[in-house]
Amino acid sequence: MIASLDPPQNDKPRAREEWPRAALFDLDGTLVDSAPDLHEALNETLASYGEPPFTYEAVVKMIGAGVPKLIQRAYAGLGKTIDKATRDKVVKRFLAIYGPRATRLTTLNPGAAEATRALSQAGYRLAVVTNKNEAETETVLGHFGLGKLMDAVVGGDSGPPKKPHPGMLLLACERLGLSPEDAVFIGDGENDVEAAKAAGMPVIIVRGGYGLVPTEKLGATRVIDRLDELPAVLDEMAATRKK
Ligand SMILES: O=C(O)COP(=O)(O)O
Ligand SMILES: [Mg+2]
Repeated sequence: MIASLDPPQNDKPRAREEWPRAALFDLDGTLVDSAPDLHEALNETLASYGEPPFTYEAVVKMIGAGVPKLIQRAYAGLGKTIDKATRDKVVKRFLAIYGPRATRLTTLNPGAAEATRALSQAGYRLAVVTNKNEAETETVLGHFGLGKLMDAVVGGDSGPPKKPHPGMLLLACERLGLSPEDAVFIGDGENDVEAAKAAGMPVIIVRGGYGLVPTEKLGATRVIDRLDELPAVLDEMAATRKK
């Protein structure tokens, strides 16, 4: 009782000791709806090479594996194969177009601010693990005020191979000083499910994200409709695990 009279030392909540200690988040299609900016930047890039545009719906299915794959998929959609040197050149142009405008049409997904704030307050360590490059990831997180809540940010160019490889999730855990068994991953696509399974952590999928595979077919541990369901769903998962 006496301890509760002590003033708090700072406003950072005490880290959770019990499972799960960390919530790792995918970015595109999970925390943010970035497809409108990715769509416009892709079409602008293609137009600069004299190529025709894609519809929004077509581009949504191409997102989730990082920019080089986005470019490769776009050219495949045009019926063209490109060599690595050409792809690298197009990736560079895409990033020059997308970078400065990464938050023009992008919005926070419903419940993202509430869920991340609630989990941070409850002592969860939070991280973002995205196939997007670190620079653009920091821009987007900063714009929506999420950067300050994150204890680690791992992007597609941070070192390890991109998801579905588990390396980026493992690096995030290492940076948090935790083991993969302490964490849960929250994402939207097939690469997220595969990476989490390979890293040995449960994966929650938020409906309405990007990619080709329908949500129910992904093989996720849990599926939710909105991110603000997360605190309750994590409590439930923790209680089931104890049994
Ligand atoms: O850049 C992408 O294609 C998607 O990135 P994500 O890993 O945040 O979904
Ligand atoms: Mg995603």
